[in-house]
Amino acid sequence: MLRSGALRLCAPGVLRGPRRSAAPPTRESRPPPRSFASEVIRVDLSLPNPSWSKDMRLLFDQFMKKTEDGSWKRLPSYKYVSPQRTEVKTFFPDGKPVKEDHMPQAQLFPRSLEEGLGFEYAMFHNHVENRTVCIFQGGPYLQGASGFLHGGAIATMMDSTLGVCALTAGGVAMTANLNINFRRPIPLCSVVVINSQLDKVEGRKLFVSCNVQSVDGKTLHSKATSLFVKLNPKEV
Ligand SMILES: CCCCCCCCCCCCCC(=O)SCCNC(=O)CCNC(=O)[C@H](O)C(C)(C)COP(=O)(O)OP(=O)(O)OC[C@H]1O[C@@H](n2cnc3c(N)ncnc32)[C@H](O)[C@@H]1OP(=O)(O)O
Repeated sequence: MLRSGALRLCAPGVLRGPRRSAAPPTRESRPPPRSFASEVIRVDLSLPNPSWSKDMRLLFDQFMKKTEDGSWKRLPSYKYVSPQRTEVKTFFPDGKPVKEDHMPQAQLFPRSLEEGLGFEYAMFHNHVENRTVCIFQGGPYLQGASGFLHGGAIATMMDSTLGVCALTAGGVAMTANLNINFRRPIPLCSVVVINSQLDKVEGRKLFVSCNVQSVDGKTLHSKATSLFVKLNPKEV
């Protein structure tokens, strides 16, 4: 359950009552895939929820508009919930699950915290430009220096965005190297935009880079370059 403190902090106004504007897309339950028991519910966590701030929703809507001509795609992020187990499954853009988890409790790290308290994000990918954009709202459980996001939390989202960018272009790969420059701190519960791109491919090596900017684009919070190495098909 979402704690009201987190909700108030990240999405001021939400507690004052329900929104009356035209209904934006929201997280919804969908029928499970055939291989799951009928009581299992599938939730796409990359859709808006009540903890999202106005900035987060505005950005989401802007990117959803960009998906209309097919140049950008929203990348879903599913969670399966059943009476027996809770599982976050990650999908490639073609809808194929990344891999069966080794443990029933295993969860994708950025999806492991409760709604609104940790990593709230949605990713969009442009196949032509080999770019992945992540809109990210870091909740109160991600605090480092007082009032600001922890560097490890920022690194997690940079790594994840770069990872999706590399994986989408080159298939299954792992982070071999990640160099980050933290330029300006990110206030807790604010929204930032992580812009990543594939710079170069050399054999199994995928060179990617990204920057993290404020919503208005005026503040450059962080920059990173990274190397992902494609795994040998035998290891995948
Ligand atoms: C798509 C959308 C949905 C999907 C969502 C998914 C989830 C979201 C994404 C989540 C994302 C989260 C992702 C995570 O968090 S992944 C978790 C963090 N990463 C790891 O744990 C990786 C650990 N390392 C390894 O497993 C191996 O070292 C790897 C696999 C990386 C390479 O070992 P492998 O034995 O296979 O390769 P190799 O040693 O023959 O080297 C091959 C080439 O690479 C060059 N090299 C190697 N290392 C480095 C280095 N550090 N700097 C510079 N260069 C380096 C090397 O010189 C050589 O180059 P060349 O001599 O050929 O020129």
